[in-house]
Amino acid sequence: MSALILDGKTLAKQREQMLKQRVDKLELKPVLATILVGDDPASATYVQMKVNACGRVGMGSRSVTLPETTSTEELLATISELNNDPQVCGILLQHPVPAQIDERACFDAISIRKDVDGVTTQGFGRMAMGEQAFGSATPAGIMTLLDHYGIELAGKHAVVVGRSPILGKPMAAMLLNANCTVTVCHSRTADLADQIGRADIVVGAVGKPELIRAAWIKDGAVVVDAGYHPGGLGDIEKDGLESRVSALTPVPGGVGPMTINALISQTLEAAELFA
Ligand SMILES: Nc1nc(=O)c2c([nH]1)NC[C@@H]1CN(c3ccc(C(=O)N[C@@H](CCC(=O)O)C(=O)O)cc3)C=[N+]21
Repeated sequence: MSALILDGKTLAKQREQMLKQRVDKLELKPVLATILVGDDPASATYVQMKVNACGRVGMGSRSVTLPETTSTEELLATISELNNDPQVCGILLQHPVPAQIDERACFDAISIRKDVDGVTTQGFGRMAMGEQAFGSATPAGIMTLLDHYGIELAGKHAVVVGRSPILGKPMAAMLLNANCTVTVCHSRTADLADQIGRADIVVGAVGKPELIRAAWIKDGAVVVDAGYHPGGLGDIEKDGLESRVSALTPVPGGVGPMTINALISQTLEAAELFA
């Protein structure tokens, strides 16, 4: 057996074609506002990738860059301006922000209608309850990828490793809503190897290079890796997996491009729904 490769890079490209056609039908072009606080080069690269994706589908973007020393109040003021700007239909606040800032307060200041990255408490709650909401971009992109490849979810045991507010927690809720039996593991899980061994679907969302060992994963499982570390490593060790699992996401070229695609899809949806 050779695993089905869940090719997020190609799917994101295909979906951009469709998005572009929808954007072309709108009178006003949707604008995504991006906020980058500080000068972490990796964060700057990710934000630039999001801006570039907007350009490829014909959407506009507004890049706000704030200094490393920005206070919570200053960031809240920026968010408030963007909330009140009728040209802006989506707001992305790049995570993480510097330690002196109350990130949760800033995420929650984003208008629910403009929360196209799915980071607000209200958006999370609505998504978890199955109400209309924009999902957190990375798990939303993963769900689109699994759906595109026809991966069956109902009744499957999914093990999510990681419980962060914008990745592990919303991932677990989305898989639960898709009728998976969901186990959430994290840094304090005592028997991680045993938990992983019971998974039909494994999602690596811990942000630790190859924390999840290939040998723990059972034959035929579906392997989704949201990690991306220096040297091209994911959260999941891939040694020998391709010949014995049923499907896996490559790193890079799997989850990352789908994250960006979810963000721009939801920005367009916000424009169609609320503009
Ligand atoms: N509010 C917020 N929302 C986010 O969605 C968010 C965030 N903050 N902070 C940081 C993480 C990281 N992230 C990535 C998106 C795309 C790639 C991506 O496309 N990566 C390419 C490789 C890129 C390369 O070559 O460096 C790939 O996996 O194929 C990676 C990482 C979004 N994040």
